[in-house]
Amino acid sequence: MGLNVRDLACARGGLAMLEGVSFSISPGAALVLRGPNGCGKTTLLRTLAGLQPAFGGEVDCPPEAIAYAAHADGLKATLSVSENLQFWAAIYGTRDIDTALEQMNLRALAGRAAQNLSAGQKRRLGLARLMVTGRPIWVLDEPTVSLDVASVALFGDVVRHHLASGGMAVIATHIDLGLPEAEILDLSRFKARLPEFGVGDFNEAFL
Ligand SMILES: Nc1ncnc2c1ncn2[C@@H]1O[C@H](COP(=O)(O)OP(=O)(O)OP(=O)(O)O)[C@@H](O)[C@H]1O
Repeated sequence: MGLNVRDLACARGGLAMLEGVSFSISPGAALVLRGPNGCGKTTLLRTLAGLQPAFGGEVDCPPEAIAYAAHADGLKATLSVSENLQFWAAIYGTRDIDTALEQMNLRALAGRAAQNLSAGQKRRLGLARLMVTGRPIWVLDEPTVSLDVASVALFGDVVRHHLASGGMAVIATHIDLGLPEAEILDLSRFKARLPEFGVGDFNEAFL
């Protein structure tokens, strides 16, 4: 099972954003999405994750194969680090939270409430959630925001381990994650042609 995207078109706020996006990922492979701010990376990831319908084209993979990590970490503020992971493990029907605690360097913080974590620690916990989903396709939107250099390297290792065990990843990022094996897709090439009527230079600045 892989992720196959054919001729995908995505819209945001009712405006066409991307069109003609096609790619395939097989088990063990990663795709890094690049492109300037506002070009539609988040829009594409949300469409892959099933949070918004495609405007056209196809995403061929079962929705339950995907784990999505958005800009927001989705943590339960009053639950501890362990309790957050146990909560997500229960949602996804898995059991092991120890690997995630260990690999995301959260063991020493296991008993601390999520609301009392630093920004980077919250991000590590948000990413640790991916590991307890048991899902093969990780769809990640700027996963390294707030992470220090050591944590970026830690996360790179986690992604590599996921790929080595047959997982897949689609990652929007502006930084080098240290995944030389990943393919790069620049989304600027897929910018949807704007309707001629009513969209001049002024309006385009907001698209
Ligand atoms: N809820 C919304 N309604 C209307 N337009 C939106 C909405 N959310 C985002 N947009 C617009 O859609 C376009 C694409 O946004 P998107 O978040 O997909 O870009 P991005 O490539 O992920 O950017 P960045 O690198 O800054 O994260 C932007 O021009 C943005 O202003």
